[in-house]
Amino acid sequence: MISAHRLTKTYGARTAVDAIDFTVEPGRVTGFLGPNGAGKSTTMRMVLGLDRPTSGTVTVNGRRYVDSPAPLREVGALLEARALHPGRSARDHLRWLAVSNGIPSRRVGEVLELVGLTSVAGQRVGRFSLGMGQRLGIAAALLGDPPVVVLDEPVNGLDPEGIRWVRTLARDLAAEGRTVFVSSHLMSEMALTADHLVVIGRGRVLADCSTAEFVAEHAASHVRVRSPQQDRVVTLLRDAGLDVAAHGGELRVQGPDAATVGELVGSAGLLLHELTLVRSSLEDAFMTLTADSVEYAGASR
Ligand SMILES: Nc1ncnc2c1ncn2[C@@H]1O[C@H](COP(=O)(O)OP(=O)(O)OP(=O)(O)O)[C@@H](O)[C@H]1O
Repeated sequence: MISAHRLTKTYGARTAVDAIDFTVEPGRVTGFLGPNGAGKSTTMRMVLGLDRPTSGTVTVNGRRYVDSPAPLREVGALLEARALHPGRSARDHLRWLAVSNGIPSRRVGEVLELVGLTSVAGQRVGRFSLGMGQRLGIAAALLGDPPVVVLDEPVNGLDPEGIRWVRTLARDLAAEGRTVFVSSHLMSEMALTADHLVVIGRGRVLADCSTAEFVAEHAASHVRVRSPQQDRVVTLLRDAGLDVAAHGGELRVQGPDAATVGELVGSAGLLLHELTLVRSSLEDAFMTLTADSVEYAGASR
């Protein structure tokens, strides 16, 4: 489990992470979401002891990462901009990591297999594509068979097959009982991967809830109705106390589910040509939630 308590990081006058509290529980994937510059990488670096908190604490399984006697066996991490020796092969890179962390070298073959790099294990990593580099980073993260896995933007630069692979891997690791903490700026991707979400903007926690709760609360919905007797339907629904707006040939009814609207219209003997529950996309919900905390917003908004 990862536990942050009033975790804060300032760089000069800029507060990158502002007294945040959150926990990342084992057995589920926790998505760490926020727009660019929200403080995700800074937070993850503090989890891993690569940055010192200005104040507050963050612990992994009850102690600071730097106090762990065998960090790679405790926490596996994929960070952005991973420094690799370009002339080294993937296998040698992992062997070097294993040896320097007291991990048996047979584990190298296992993780290469796990991430699908066995056939290119002898190639120099300097020639790896972005996706292969990400897979190698994930192999390194899993080398110590750690109970806690931290992945910073693991799907960046991956093709759809690679994205699906990371999603399945994260879910499998969580199903094995591990603590899995994955950052992303893509709401729709996280909705498919994460069981729980911690959303941050400008260094503050904006939401900390299950993905299902987030969807129910933030992805607004309405019922789209088309009828050749539109005016009568509008009157009927308004008389029933519903919020109805006409948009050209369609009606948007806020609030109720499609069944409620259908039953009202049907019991009045009116005709329906369409009755659809429309959810606004999660990406829209995320943009709305974080709108005030986007650091570099496009001028066209
Ligand atoms: N070493 C540093 N010195 C000064 N400012 C920094 C440093 N590292 C991060 N920041 C600032 O802290 C804020 C949070 O950055 P961080 O990289 O943690 O965000 P992020 O959510 O990971 O964003 P991204 O998705 O763009 O990586 C930003 O405003 C960034 O400019």
